[in-house]
Amino acid sequence: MNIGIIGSGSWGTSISKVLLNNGHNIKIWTRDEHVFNSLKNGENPYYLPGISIPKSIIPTLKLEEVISDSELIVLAIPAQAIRSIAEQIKPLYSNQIIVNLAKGLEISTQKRVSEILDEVLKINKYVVLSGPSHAEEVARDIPTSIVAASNNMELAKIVQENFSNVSFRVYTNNDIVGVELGGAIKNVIAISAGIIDGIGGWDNSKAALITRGLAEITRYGIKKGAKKDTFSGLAGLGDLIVTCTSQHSRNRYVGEMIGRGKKLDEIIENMNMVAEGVYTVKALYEEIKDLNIEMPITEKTYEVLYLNKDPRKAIHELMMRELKDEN
Ligand SMILES: NC(=O)C1=CN([C@@H]2O[C@H](COP(=O)(O)OP(=O)(O)OC[C@H]3O[C@@H](n4cnc5c(N)ncnc54)[C@H](OP(=O)(O)O)[C@@H]3O)[C@@H](O)[C@H]2O)C=CC1
Ligand SMILES: O=C(CO)COP(=O)(O)O
Repeated sequence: MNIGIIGSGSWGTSISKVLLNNGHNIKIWTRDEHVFNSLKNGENPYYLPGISIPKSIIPTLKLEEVISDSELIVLAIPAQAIRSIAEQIKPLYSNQIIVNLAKGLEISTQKRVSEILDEVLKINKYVVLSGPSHAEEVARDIPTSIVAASNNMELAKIVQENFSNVSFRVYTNNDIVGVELGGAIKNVIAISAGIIDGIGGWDNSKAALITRGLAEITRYGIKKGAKKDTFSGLAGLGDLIVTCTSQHSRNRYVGEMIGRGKKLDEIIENMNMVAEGVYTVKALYEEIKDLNIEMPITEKTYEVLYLNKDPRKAIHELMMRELKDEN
């Protein structure tokens, strides 16, 4: 297939390698001339240091080139950039399959990526690819399993067949809502898990956070129409585990730095990659109050990041909530 990748950060670059290895023709769009020149030289040191990028992956600075030449378009940009990219590709878009890699909710609308694309592009060929898949490991062909979810199982199967290989195994799923929400909200829980790492590296506390984090992701998801089972799969529990525990996780890192006493602005300023949970937690905070959904870890994470709450006080408050049944 001719495949166009929009976004040349760590995940866009890494998935380009997977797809090239699978025999596809790949063009990758970047808006940055330095990244463009690096890719031409067979590397992307800013986003994927130490990895060689085959020169047959063709970089371009022209968005129209990746759209007009492609049978399938991959979106590998942050969730907050989806609406503006969708507006830009609208005049060029001719109903190709769109595969979204972004994991986040739009701050101003609380919308998932598929809802934004539906609004802007009236898209009917949408697949979301999500699951435990750090770019740094995928780029090194480390065995990875992931989920392709769509309302149209034919499309999910096209993605499954074209993206899978011996080290990249794709399962299909028909629950877009669950897969998108699992990927978006685990980033918030990973920040809180990182906070625990930064404060003391406490195993008991982190295991509890992951478990109760999954409970609140599931609670929110079900209220939004997701299937409960999705959250015990790769896009739910699987991604939550990897993001809360990995040395590669950007979201866990933000939490760890907060736990060590650094300020959010300072942390973000010094990071070159996106930590989606920093934004998704904003989208969720107001909404969960309005919808009356119990998400205490999400609330406390917001309060620590944006209301200056001492992380130790937040942990104390979580521990001192009214005692209740686990289910
Ligand atoms: N990295 C990973 O391991 C994984 C990431 N994801 C998800 O994939 C998405 C992308 O992540 P990742 O590749 O890590 O992010 P990076 O921060 O590594 O790269 C982001 C890319 O998006 C571009 N970009 C940022 N803002 C805009 C904008 N407003 N308009 C157009 N392009 C923009 C950047 O361009 P520029 O360089 O010019 O700023 C860069 O090419 C996120 O939602 C993330 O959660 C999912 C699974 C794994
Ligand atoms: O989604 C991811 C892994 O599946 C990436 O997580 P981070 O953004 O926290 O690195």
